[in-house]
Amino acid sequence: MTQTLTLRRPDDWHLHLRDGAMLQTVLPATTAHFARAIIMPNLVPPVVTFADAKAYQARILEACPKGADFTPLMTLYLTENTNPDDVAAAHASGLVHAVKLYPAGATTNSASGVADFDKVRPVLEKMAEIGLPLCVHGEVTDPDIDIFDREAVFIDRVLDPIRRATPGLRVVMEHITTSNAVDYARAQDDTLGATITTHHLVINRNHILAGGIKPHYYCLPVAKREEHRLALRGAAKSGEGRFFLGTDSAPHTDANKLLPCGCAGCFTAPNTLSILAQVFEQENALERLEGFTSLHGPAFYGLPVNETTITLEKSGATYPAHVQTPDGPVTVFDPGFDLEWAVR
Ligand SMILES: NC(=O)N[C@@H](CC(=O)O)C(=O)O
Ligand SMILES: [Zn+2]
Ligand SMILES: [Zn+2]
Repeated sequence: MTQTLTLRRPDDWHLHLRDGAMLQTVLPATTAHFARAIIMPNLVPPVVTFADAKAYQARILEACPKGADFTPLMTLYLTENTNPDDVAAAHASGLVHAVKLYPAGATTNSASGVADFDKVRPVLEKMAEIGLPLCVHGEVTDPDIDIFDREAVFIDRVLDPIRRATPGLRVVMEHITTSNAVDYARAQDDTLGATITTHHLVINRNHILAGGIKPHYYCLPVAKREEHRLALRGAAKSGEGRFFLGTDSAPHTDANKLLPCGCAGCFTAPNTLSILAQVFEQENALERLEGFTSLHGPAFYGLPVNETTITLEKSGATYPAHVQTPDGPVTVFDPGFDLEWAVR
């Protein structure tokens, strides 16, 4: 008999949907499996104000496939000019569920991010007061810091000081990639959560660089040494509520990935659940998958868990190598092994 696995319907706590034709193309891969997603605001121009978020939400809902039951959880892109009252109004409306901090220059479309952290102090204080989480891209941008150390240095130099200066601020360390981040998260109270991506559970830096450069494995934060990948697997399968899934599915056209200076991002939405089931099975922790994909995130964000379910069966899974956009193909993340678990 085919083995099956039924989970409460998952949510994705870190997702890039982009806009326009790309949004139309990639959204169905998420709505097929996920009930909700935290929608990253790094469009060009970014989603900064409550009004921007309302307009972007409307475009996402418009692009949803017919019959899809999907709720985009909107976020605001924190800038040095963000108005605390606008943030509070966005939160009170129920439409905006987090504010995203990009250190200026840290990643794709982060030019409008924060350089001077003192300038955003009033916003962070307002967020602590109203209980609105801050999602953090945790890498320093100092050119003197080695790219493989940027997350660990950020924790010491930026994240911990912000949290100490703003008691009660709820923070999500996004897409953690190091044992340093796992250890830091474990040492904190329940105001701190951390998302883990699918791809960082699968690849280490050798996958990007050994035997030829693999642009489709290049993302930020960049994958680290094997010991860090194993620490992330340990965290994801631990059952600890502070760790939950944020795929960071980040589509870019192949034309933009395969350049002398290619974009960062892995497109994992189509096969994430198949990969995760396999990873958790490899770890003898299939019974912990539901916590990671469907329970811990809602608890952190103060939202109810989904009442519907999805079923995976171990019958072999297929997925397209690319999805087609008017601007050319977008390559789907290749985990490097055949996928056994298919979403029914
Ligand atoms: N993760 C990535 O490599 N890229 C993301 C940005 C981000 O999440 O840092 C993107 O928007 O493409
Ligand atoms: Zn990021
Ligand atoms: Zn991201």
